[in-house]
Amino acid sequence: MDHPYKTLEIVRENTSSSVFHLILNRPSQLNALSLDSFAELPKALSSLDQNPDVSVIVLSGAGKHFCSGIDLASLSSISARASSGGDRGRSSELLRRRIGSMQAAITAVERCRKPVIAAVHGACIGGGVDLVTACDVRYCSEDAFFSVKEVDLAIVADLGTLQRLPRIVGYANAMELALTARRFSGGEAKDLGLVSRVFGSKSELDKGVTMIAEGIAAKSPLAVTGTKAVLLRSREMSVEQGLDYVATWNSGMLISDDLNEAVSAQMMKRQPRFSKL
Ligand SMILES: CC/C=C\C=C\CC(=O)SCCNC(=O)CCNC(=O)[C@H](O)C(C)(C)COP(=O)(O)OP(=O)(O)OC[C@H]1O[C@@H](n2cnc3c(N)ncnc32)[C@H](O)[C@@H]1OP(=O)(O)O
Repeated sequence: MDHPYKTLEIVRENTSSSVFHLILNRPSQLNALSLDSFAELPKALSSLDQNPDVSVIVLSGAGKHFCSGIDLASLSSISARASSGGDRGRSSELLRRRIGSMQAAITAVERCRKPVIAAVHGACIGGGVDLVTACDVRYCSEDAFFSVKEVDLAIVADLGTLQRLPRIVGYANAMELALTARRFSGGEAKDLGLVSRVFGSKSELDKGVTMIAEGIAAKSPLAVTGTKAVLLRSREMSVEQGLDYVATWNSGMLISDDLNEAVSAQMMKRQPRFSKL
């Protein structure tokens, strides 16, 4: 099989499964996010989104750690290019566009209609936190540790952590983590609500998350993608606006083959079978 990506690998759980693994695959750089990673992430997510065989995506990292943040060499090259002389306004505008496209690479996780579940082991630092906070659900193993590291590199985190983390762990916790850049454990991440569950080891994490993903993959794809879309959109809405939005959504998509199939399966005490999306 072709491997179209330099920094990522896509692996199907098995030939009859609709769970696909998107793996950060630069283990000798601890899956640091390079310029190639930022270019490849949206392409990979878009291809998974458009592939009808895919229902759920599990995001993980190859090797010792999930992700050591932005590749420090890429960071230096970005900052060198931005300060390499010429017109300051134009350099700044170029840097703004570069940051915008890196932000879009992370936001591609949210833009993917299918649920993306993060399975974190080892380090999840800086850009790694940007990435997992854009995921729909997060799990980790006991050896996992996290750090919103940017202030230590004299950076205001700019790829989504400052916007998404407060919505997950609350404003005060996000502020404390981002200002101190301190490491926190998987256990603390669970207490904060950043991860839903801590597994005893990386192999238990892989097994457990795959089982959860298979469970979601067995449900109505219309209901699953609709739930992701409505929850994400509701973040920016009042309860009243959110209710209005979901009423419109369901008026378009509630009456489906999936509804009939789910109701018959429930009544006949059998597993439902849904067609692909
Ligand atoms: C426009 C700006 C946009 C985005 C900005 C994002 C900001 C961030 O992401 S801030 C966070 C940046 N990352 C870091 O500061 C992490 C640095 N790394 C570490 O702290 C540690 O490596 C570790 C992740 C805690 C793991 O420690 P350990 O298991 O002991 O491994 P090491 O021996 O330290 O590292 C092995 C090997 O990997 C290289 N490496 C580690 N991190 C990076 C990285 N982020 N970029 C590039 N390379 C990295 C490290 O240098 C080692 O290389 P050798 O060649 O083997 O020495």
